[in-house]
Amino acid sequence: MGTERRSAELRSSLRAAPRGRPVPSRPVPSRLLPADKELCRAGDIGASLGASAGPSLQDTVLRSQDHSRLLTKPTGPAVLTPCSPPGASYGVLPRPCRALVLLNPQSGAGRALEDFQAVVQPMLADADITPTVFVTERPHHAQEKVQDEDLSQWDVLVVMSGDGLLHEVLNGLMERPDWEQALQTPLCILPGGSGNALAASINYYAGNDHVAKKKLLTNCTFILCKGLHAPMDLVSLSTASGKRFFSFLGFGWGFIADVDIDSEKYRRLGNARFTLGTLQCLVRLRIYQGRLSYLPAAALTGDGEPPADTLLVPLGQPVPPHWVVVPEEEFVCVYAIYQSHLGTNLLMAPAARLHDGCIHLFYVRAGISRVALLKIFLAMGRGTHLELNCPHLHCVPVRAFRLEPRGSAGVMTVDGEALACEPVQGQIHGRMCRVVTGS
Ligand SMILES: Nc1ncnc2c1ncn2[C@@H]1O[C@H](COP(=O)(O)OP(=O)(O)OP(=O)(O)O)[C@@H](O)[C@H]1O
Repeated sequence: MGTERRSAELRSSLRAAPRGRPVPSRPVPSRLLPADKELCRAGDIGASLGASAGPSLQDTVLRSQDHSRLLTKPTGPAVLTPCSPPGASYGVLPRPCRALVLLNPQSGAGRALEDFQAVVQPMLADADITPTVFVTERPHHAQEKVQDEDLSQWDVLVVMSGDGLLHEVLNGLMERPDWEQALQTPLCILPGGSGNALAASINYYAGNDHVAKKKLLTNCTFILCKGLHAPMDLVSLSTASGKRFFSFLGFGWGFIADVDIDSEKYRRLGNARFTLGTLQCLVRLRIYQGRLSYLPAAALTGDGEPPADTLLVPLGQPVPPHWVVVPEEEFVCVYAIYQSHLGTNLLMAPAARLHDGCIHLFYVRAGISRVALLKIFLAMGRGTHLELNCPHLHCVPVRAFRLEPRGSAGVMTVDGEALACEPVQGQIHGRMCRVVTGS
């Protein structure tokens, strides 16, 4: 599709979108991005739109009414079956649209602010979306910001960063007394980090070709410009020491968690940090001991009432009898993922969708060779790792899981952020928040 046609398509899509209230004057956040008129030229917008490959708004809304097609995987072989049909309620952002953009200037290779100005800002101007940019100055800054924010000022909360900042924003919203209402404000991720797993997943759900870096940013901005939003499942995670988190992406222990955290020092390499980290962790391959239990997805007929963890019993008690306890207690890796992508180039759960009601629980038993493990990660680039039929690799769709590591050495991750190693359990909460999506 040519650049002009794509640009015309965006404009006609936006004309069809419902219009909201006019933008009131509002207080300026701690650091407001200066408007850069130079970057708002129409020619830049056309060039940006030409790089995107998403469907039109009209196509997307039509598809949102056709649930069977929504479950059709865009590319690659099917390896998992989504667990519950989505009776989804889709919405469209109003125009003009007021966007609070939470931007971490340190994320990824440290180019989020420049990329926002060069790529995102011109496209938003064309789409009648007015961004107010809040540049974070330290960890937890975004979390604190959304805890107290008057959300009636905003039509969408945009996170321009990696998955870690969205994790903060989500948990900040969950700490509010009006969390249920707060979660109705659509969230949007624009990739500025090194992993960008949710951005890559949303690009994939939209049926777009696999892309990275600026092309992924352009695709995700195009999706924001079209403004469709849909429910997203969350997972609550509780630990033996009494912490509770909400997670949109995944929980990890063992090899993948170690790669994630050990490669932090190579953040400036962008996504390549994970390749380097994987090779390093392969060299000193470790075994992790513990007990893994889960509630299979098929064993349950309805969702619990969020945010109460109705599927779980306290960590001090044995898991309920209808749970499965994995007989082996030595693992190379356990990873519970609820989106398709583990990183831009890792299609871990090809059948996962925003609101499929499933945790896709992967585990690799000890005894796997380094070569076999490397093959799994190489195949994950195309999402074909389960076709290898590796006897050590298991994948099961579940509603809840518990992991009880033997000992406290090592690290766990939630949405890519480090967590002390301790007993943890989690359960799915279907359709708890809303996210801007292409389909
Ligand atoms: N101004 C800042 N300076 C330093 N750290 C920050 C700042 N703002 C946010 N952070 C912290 O940086 C951490 C990492 O951010 P984020 O996950 O968004 O980027 P990333 O790690 O590069 O991306 P990814 O998660 O995709 O790998 C978050 O835990 C967040 O708390």
